[in-house]
Amino acid sequence: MAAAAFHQPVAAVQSNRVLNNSGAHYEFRNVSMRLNPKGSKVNIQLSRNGTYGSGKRNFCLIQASASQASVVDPVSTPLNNSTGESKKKSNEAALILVRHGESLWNEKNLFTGCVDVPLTKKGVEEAIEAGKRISNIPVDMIYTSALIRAQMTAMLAMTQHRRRKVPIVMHNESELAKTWSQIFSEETMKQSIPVVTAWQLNERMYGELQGLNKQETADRYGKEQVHVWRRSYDIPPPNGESLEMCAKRAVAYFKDHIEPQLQSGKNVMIAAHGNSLRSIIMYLDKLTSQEVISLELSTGIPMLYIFKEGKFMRRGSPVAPTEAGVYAYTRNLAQYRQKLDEMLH
Ligand SMILES: O=C(O)[C@H](O)COP(=O)(O)O
Repeated sequence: MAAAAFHQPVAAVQSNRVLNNSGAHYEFRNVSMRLNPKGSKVNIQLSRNGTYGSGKRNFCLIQASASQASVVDPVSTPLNNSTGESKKKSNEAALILVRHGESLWNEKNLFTGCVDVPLTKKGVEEAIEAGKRISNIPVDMIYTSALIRAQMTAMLAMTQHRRRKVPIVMHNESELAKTWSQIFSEETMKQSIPVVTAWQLNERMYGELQGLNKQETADRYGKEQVHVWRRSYDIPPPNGESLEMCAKRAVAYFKDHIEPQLQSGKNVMIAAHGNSLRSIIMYLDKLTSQEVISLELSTGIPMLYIFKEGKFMRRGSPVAPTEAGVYAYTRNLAQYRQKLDEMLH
């Protein structure tokens, strides 16, 4: 059933067709978005290069490439005026979520939380790869956490974007910072993408586990205990934040600051963290506190939502929120899950 929708590889896949294929998990690799000349509709173009799996755990791998699909370059559509700015009248907006690429402490298997650690070389590559996958989707606003690994990911991803707009970090921490970072050219402003950094999108604070090795912690306190700290919804690690606590600030920020941008038709990218994004996805997909436990996010894999008429519609994620599973199924994630399983059993 899921495969049926993707048997039309080049045609625009209508949102409800994708969503109606219950039971399917799928990952989007590259999606192109085009506003039609009247600016009233967004077409998402996907093409399929393979499906596998059966029964409840049916995965579709979707890959669109310039050679396969009629990928529309938004830069060259008639919509665009001389400044490259799209005149979008549609009330639809795209929301891209991406977990930062691998950090130096992910590599060392250390609890990181709010410690501000940069990306590894692999993380840099993952961020660039993420950028390639979303390079055709116009981005109007970027939100990142206050942490460098999310900011690096957003910036590196944008180096791949076809529009070549310049992401510019907003400095609103003081009046002076605001004044000193002003831009005095309207034209230059149009070629820029504001990047808003917010601590509320930070990774959940891991308390006294920060800096500890995950394996050594499991050996010391027991696998079950560590699993509770890492994946329960409302039990915090010692002096840290539970997912519930993290969700409180991340989702409030999303509702207060990001949703209004989407409502006004702006396409938004959020580069953040495993747990701040899990809590935002929990809100978007109305997952229960039980369902969110089995949600794992891979590093550097963008996920796409369409915001339309006040509702969020998933793209490149499981169709049914009741399905336990992953939103971005990759080899990396499979390895990660395997390690986790080995650690816990
Ligand atoms: O903070 C960390 O250590 C990781 O980014 C997320 O860790 P987790 O998989 O234990 O939630």
